[in-house]
Amino acid sequence: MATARTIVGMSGGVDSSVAALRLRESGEPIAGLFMQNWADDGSGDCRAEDDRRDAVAVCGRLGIPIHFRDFSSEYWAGVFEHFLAEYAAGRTPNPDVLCNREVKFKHFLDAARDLGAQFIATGHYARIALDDAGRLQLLRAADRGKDQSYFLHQLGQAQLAATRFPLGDMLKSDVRALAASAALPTAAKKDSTGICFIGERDFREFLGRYLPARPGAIRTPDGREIGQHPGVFYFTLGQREGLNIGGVRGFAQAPWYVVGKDVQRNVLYVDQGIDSPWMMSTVLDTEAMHWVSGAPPAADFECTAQTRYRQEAQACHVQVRDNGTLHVRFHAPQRAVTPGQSLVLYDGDVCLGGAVIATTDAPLESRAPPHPKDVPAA
Ligand SMILES: Nc1ncnc2c1ncn2[C@@H]1O[C@H](COP(=O)(O)OP(=O)(O)OP(=O)(O)O)[C@@H](O)[C@H]1O
Repeated sequence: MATARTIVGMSGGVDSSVAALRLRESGEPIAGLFMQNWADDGSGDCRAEDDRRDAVAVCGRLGIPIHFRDFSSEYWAGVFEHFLAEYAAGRTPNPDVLCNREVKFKHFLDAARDLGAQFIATGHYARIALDDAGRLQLLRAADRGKDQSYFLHQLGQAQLAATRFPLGDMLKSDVRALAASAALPTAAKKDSTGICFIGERDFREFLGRYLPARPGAIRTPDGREIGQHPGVFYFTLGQREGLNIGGVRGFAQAPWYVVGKDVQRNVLYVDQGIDSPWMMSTVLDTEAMHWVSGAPPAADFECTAQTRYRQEAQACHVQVRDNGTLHVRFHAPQRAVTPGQSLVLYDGDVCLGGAVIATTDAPLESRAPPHPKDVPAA
């Protein structure tokens, strides 16, 4: 059999199945590769075995070879340790961004090269194009509802040159239809959700296995204690679920939202109102920025940005500092911008790159929260 020119990352899902199908139809020699990145812990919620079986079945149906690699120690060292450290520091990391950079477009790419291939392909929804200066661009997918460029913003020129996204110009509905017409065993398989490779689990229980729970006070921004939390790192800015507070004397019967976390004092701050001013910010600063093109377009420019995956891109002004970090000012206040999450910049459909959000000017972020020790409980 001819050496595969492209190795397709086969996850056992419908997207990578159709990515392989499309490449196969073009007639080039391809092979699949299934990665195992999380050691099955016997808890029953790791679906890796089912996924592996499905990946094998799809490759069988397509008549292509499949390879296997275990990157679980690489995932642990390159993604999971950082994930835990971020949570322990009270931030909310995005492991999927790191997983793409550290595993899928690093170890998987290296493995494909070791197998003699020139390219890797995945079932991600994003596109790659060439700009006028001959640089590769990462573009949003044709299917805006599925666009995954946000998670891929850490890719650079070298990775893009070696990558193919066969689904970038397709709608998800057409992907499903194509899978069904080709009788792929994954045609009707449910889309995966949850954290990359860790999967769908009871998140609190899962995190609790690695970070000891430290219960503490839930307070209003002016310091009144209105409840107890099981551990601040279980909560994210803007979150409503899981607070277990309600019917607090002196307050309206309205939902409460997390508006701040003070890890040092082990306090979770909450307020009522989905757009509480306590969680609004207009300015943020980032850690070192990664540019897909390799360099910033200017030292100072206007563009749009997302501070979370499911969000309309927001107009902003970006200043690039000498040390490579960004200072970003949005045209309109933003809700629950969360340190640890990624800021991703766009120029129209072009993903310029991204950086981890370090700080914001949300009231509880930018100055020390009021010390509650002298405030009586409500
Ligand atoms: N275990 C794995 N082994 C090999 N490749 C993988 C694996 N997990 C994910 N990938 C690759 O990364 C792509 C995006 O992964 P993601 O977790 O976002 O899955 P998805 O969008 O649900 O796609 P799919 O339907 O193929 O599972 C997949 O389409 C696949 O090409």
